[in-house]
Order: sequence, then structure tokens, then C-alpha cells
Amino acid sequence: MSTPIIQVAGLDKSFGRTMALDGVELTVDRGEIVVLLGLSGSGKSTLLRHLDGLERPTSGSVRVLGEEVPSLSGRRLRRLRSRVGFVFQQFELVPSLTVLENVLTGALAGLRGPRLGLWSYRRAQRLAALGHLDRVGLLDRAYQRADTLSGGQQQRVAIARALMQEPEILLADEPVASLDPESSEQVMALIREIAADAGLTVVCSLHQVDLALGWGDRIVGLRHGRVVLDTATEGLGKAEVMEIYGRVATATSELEAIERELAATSAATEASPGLRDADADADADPALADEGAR
Ligand SMILES: Nc1ncnc2c1ncn2[C@@H]1O[C@H](COP(=O)(O)OP(=O)(O)OP(=O)(O)O)[C@@H](O)[C@H]1O
Repeated sequence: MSTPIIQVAGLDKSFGRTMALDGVELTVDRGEIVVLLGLSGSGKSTLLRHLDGLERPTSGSVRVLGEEVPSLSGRRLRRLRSRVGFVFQQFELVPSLTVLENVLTGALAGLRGPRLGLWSYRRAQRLAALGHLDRVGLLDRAYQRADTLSGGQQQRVAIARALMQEPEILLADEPVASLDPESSEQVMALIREIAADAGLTVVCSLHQVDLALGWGDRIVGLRHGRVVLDTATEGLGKAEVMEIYGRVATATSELEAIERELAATSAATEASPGLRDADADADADPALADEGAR
């Protein structure tokens, strides 16, 4: 069996008195498409940021591509980051630069210091950037300012920028949270297609259960910084789907509706071996359902 590409063990992260991550265990194999599913504040961004060395654990281990990430600094950390693409909710493009220049900045991931202007990049890099823009369907926008594009288009530029690194892993932090439903679907489909073409491993955070179910191969649910479910999405029955809603649901009213639905399908619920009972406590305590109430 091959070594997992990501191995997180016993990861705790505190910000002052806030326990953002609490004993997180996560193993991802090469080529897997994993959704981190949870409400706002459940710890998704914090976990993703640990995978790229943007946060340091309070305790625990974070191994990515065979490296113990918290022990890396300087050139070794930059080298790791050059193998890990990151796509953010707010795209993080430079608005005044052209689309092409934004994509080219992806080539800087492993380097120190800025570059000025299109012509400071090698011809091969410029051609590669145009190829990635073509891949995301925006070749005709290459010389337009980034801030003249729609949100969905800007996120596609951000994906092209990440591809410029030729990453092995793509991390995406709520990549469609700022987009309308149609653009969201397009962007999520694009990420999947690209991942399949390039054999990428993807870890993507989302807060919508529906979107996660239709997109990921596997869902890892977070609540109050703890992993509360870890399940493959293929072949899930209605009862398992309802259970996923229950484990990450927000308002008490929503949870109650889910409990009624679960009661109605209790026979099917008994036959739900696909769900690992990663955190029975969170499941049993409706008060835990409202992440925002902490
Ligand atoms: N730099 C920080 N300083 C203090 N608290 C933080 C910091 N980063 C995260 N937190 C806290 O850690 C918890 C988890 O936050 P995190 O951003 O990881 O959640 P999330 O699930 O990604 O939510 P969202 O999608 O809203 O960002 C929250 O309570 C948050 O307020």
C-alpha cells in the first residue's frame, strides 16, 4: 500500500481560549477528492492552512508529501508550498494586474521575492500560463484586468494560477462561497475535471451538504474543531445522508427536522455501516449543533 499523501495525527490548535482544532486525525491518499464539511467556525480553514504550513499546530503532527510541515522553514517550506496549490474563497488576485500576470504569479510559489511585469517571466512560463487559461476557458481574457471579470471567472483565474505550480495537491478553502449557484457548479465541476486530468489530490472545504455529496469522493465532517464523520460518498442511502446533515447541521430547528426524518427512516438507519462514528458525543448533543452559538 502506498504512503498517504497527507497524514494528520492528534492535531490541536488553539487561538487564545478558542480551540479551533481538537485532536484531528486525517489521512488522504494520492488522487483522493476529499471535502472538509462544516459550518462557519468549525475549523476547516485552520485545518487547510496547517496543510500548507500557514499555521503551526499547538500540538500534533502534520505530514504532507512526506514532510513534517511544522518543522519546515525557509527554502524547504517554499519547496513544499510549490507542490501544493491553494485556492481561496476571495480569489486573492491582484486586481490591477492582467489575468495573464495573475496566472504567472503562480510560478513564483517556490521562489523568493516579487517579479515585475510580463516580460520578466520566461517564454515557456508565459506559454504555460496561456495554456492554463485555455484550460479554464478564459484564454480570450488574458490581457484584461483581473478586476473586470465576474466572480466565477476570477475563481477560474485563481485555479489557473494554482495550476501554474503544477501542484500534486490542491487545497481549496470554500472556493464557491462567494459565487452564485450556477458559477458555483461550473467552478466545482472544473476543479473535478482538472483533478482527474492531472491526477491531483484535492482537499476542499465546503459548508453545503448538497454540494459536498454531489462532488467529493469522501466527506470529512468537522464540528467545533473535531472530526465528526469520515465517509465515502458513493452508495450512501437516504439515512446516511440525513445523518450527515444531522452531524454538521446548524440551527436546532434544522436538527429537529432531521431527527424526525431519521426516526421515519430508522430501519434504514440501522443499516448504515458506511459512516464511521468519529464523534458520538457531538451527535448526541443538539446544543453542539449551533457552531455560531459558542
Ligand atoms: N487567527 C485566528 N485568531 C483567532 N481565532 C481564530 C483565528 N483563526 C481562526 N480562529 C477561530 O478558530 C475557529 C475555527 O475557524 P476557521 O476559520 O478554521 O473555521 P471555518 O470552518 O473555516 O469557518 P469559515 O468558513 O467561516 O472560515 C473559529 O472559532 C475562529 O474564530
